[in-house]
Amino acid sequence: MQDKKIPIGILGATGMVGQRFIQLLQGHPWFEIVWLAASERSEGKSYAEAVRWRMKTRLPENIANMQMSPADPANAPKVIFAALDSGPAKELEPKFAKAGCAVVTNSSAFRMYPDVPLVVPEVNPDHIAILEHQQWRKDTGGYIVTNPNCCAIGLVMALAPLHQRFTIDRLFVSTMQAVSGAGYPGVPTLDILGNVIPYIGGEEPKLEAETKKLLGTHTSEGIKDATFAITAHCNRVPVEDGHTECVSLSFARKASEAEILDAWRQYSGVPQQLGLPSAPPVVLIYDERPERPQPRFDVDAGGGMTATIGRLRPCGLLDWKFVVLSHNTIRGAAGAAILNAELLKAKGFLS
Ligand SMILES: NC(=O)C1=CN([C@@H]2O[C@H](COP(=O)(O)OP(=O)(O)OC[C@H]3O[C@@H](n4cnc5c(N)ncnc54)[C@H](OP(=O)(O)O)[C@@H]3O)[C@@H](O)[C@H]2O)C=CC1
Ligand SMILES: N[C@@H](CC(=O)OP(=O)(O)O)C(=O)O
Repeated sequence: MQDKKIPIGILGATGMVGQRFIQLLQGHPWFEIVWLAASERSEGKSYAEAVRWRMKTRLPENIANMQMSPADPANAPKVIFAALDSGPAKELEPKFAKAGCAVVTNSSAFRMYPDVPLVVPEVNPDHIAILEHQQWRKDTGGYIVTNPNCCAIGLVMALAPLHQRFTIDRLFVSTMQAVSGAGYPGVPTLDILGNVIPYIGGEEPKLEAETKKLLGTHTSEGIKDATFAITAHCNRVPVEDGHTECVSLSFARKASEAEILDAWRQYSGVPQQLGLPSAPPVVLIYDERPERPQPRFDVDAGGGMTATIGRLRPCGLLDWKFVVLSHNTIRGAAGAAILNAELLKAKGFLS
C-alpha cells in the first residue's frame, strides 16, 4: 500500500515559479498541496482570483478554489516550497524555519550562507549534510535548503562530470536568458521585443559565486569552494523559456574531445540511482547537430529536467568551448526544488 502523501505548502504560489510548482506537483506520488500563500495583495482570495495563470496546462480545479492563506507559519504545513522574491524571502523563510518547517526554496536570500545547503541533487547531494550546523534545525527541526540561480543549475550540470575527471581551472560563461526568468510581468515588452539587454541586476556575481559553492567540497569545516577562476556575462533575450549559456574552459589535466563526450554521456547521479520521482532518466543530452541546442526545440527535454549540450569544439583562448541549455523555471527553479525535497525525503530529512 502507498504511504500517505506529505502535505506541503507553497509560498509565493502566484508567481512564475509558484505556478510551475503547482503544475509539476499535480499527481506527485509523495507530495500534496494543502496550503498556498503569497503577498497581502493575494491573501483571502481564491487562487484563481489571485493568479494570472501563465502555464500552458489548465489551472487544476482543486487548486483554483483554494483560499490564499496569510504568509505566516501559524497554520502552514511542515514542508514549504518557497518561491518568493528575495526581499520577502529574507524576512519570511527564517520565520517558517524557526516554526519547525522544512523550507525548500528557490530564492537567492540564503544560498551563500555557510550553513545553508545549495544543492543540485545530481551534482552535490552530499552538501545536505551541512544542515546539521543550522541553528533552526537544532532548535525546532526546521531548516532552509536552497537551489541555485537558474543559470548556475544548467551550467553546473554540464561542468560537474568534467570537473570530477579533469579539474576545471578557468571558466568563461556568457548567458542568453529567457524572459520568464524575470518573473511576471517581468521585462516590459518595449524593452525586450526585437532586442537584447546586456544586464540582469546582480546575476553575474551570483552565477560566479554559486558555481564555485556547488562544485565545492564538503569538509568537516563546511563547504570549501572550488578554486577555479570564473567570469560571467549575463544577457536577457526575447525567448519565453530556457537559458542558453556559451562556455569556454580549461582544465588542470588534458582532456580529449572523446573523453569529454564520454563524461557527459555517462553522467548520472544519486537521483537516478534512487529513482526519485522527478529525476530525469538522462541528465545530459549531447546533440551532435551544429545548430543545437535551441530553446524552441530542446527546452522541454526530459520534462524540462534534462540539460542539452552541443557544439563542443576547441577554444582559441582556453581549452574547449560548448553551449548548454536548460529550462529556467523547471530544472532552474520549481523542478529543482521538488527534486531537492525528494532527495531530502529519501535521506530521512522529511517525513
Ligand atoms: N523565474 C525563474 O526562472 C527563477 C526564479 N527564481 C527565484 O524564485 C523566486 C520567485 O521568482 P518568480 O516566480 O519568477 O517571481 P514572481 O515575481 O513571478 O513572483 C513573486 C511571488 O512572490 C510573492 N510576493 C511578493 N512580495 C511578497 C511579500 N511581501 N510577501 C509574500 N509574498 C510576496 C508574489 O505574490 P503576489 O502575486 O501576491 O504579489 C508572487 O507569488 C525569486 O526569488 C526568484 O529569484 C529562481 C530561479 C529561477
Ligand atoms: N535572475 C534570473 C532568475 C532568478 O530569479 O534568479 P535568482 O533566483 O538567482 O534571483 C533571471 O532573470 O533569469
